[in-house]
Amino acid sequence: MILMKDIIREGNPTLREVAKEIQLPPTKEDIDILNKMQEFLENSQDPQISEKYGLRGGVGLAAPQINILKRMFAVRLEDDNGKKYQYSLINPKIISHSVEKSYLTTGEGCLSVDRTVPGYVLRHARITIKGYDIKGNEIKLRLKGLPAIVFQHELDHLNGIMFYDHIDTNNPFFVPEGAIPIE
Ligand SMILES: OCN(O)CCCc1ccccc1
Ligand code: NI
Repeated sequence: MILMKDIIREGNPTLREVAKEIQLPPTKEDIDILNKMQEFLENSQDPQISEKYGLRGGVGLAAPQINILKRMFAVRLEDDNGKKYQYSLINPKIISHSVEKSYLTTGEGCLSVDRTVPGYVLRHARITIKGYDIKGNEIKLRLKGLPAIVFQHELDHLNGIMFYDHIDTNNPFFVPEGAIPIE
């Protein structure tokens, strides 16, 4: 199982690399990696298991965070309508997005960042993302709200981008006209 020791932290140059697309259909090894990433998210969200193994709760994990420079990430979350999102995405691409921005009013964190970085992370409010599942089938998702934020955070990791790269250091809590706050 993936433990916190397997998650690389800021300062590790891998976090600033651009990950590579993988060949489809995914190999058994790629599928195993994605399943282990999903298992980590599930464990990190389980009160007993996370306590027992000292896991930080996570709603997403990108392969570069476990030092694997492949374009794949796992997401496991529930939106505020109780809709569940559990996806392991391969070679994801945003194929369209809103002009409108949104942001988490709590700011963002990252399993690879052992500190709090205050400030709003402005992201596309709505995205259409395309990728492949572990069977090699194409998936197309239209996302808004928290899911849209989380998928963009994970996709950033595949391009060597950290959430705080988006924070305006001169005015971290600046909110542009029309940006949608997500509580
Ligand atoms: O890369 C995933 N990871 O660092 C876990 C945190 C995920 C996450 C946290 C806040 C907003 C969006 C995504
Ligand atoms: Ni992260």
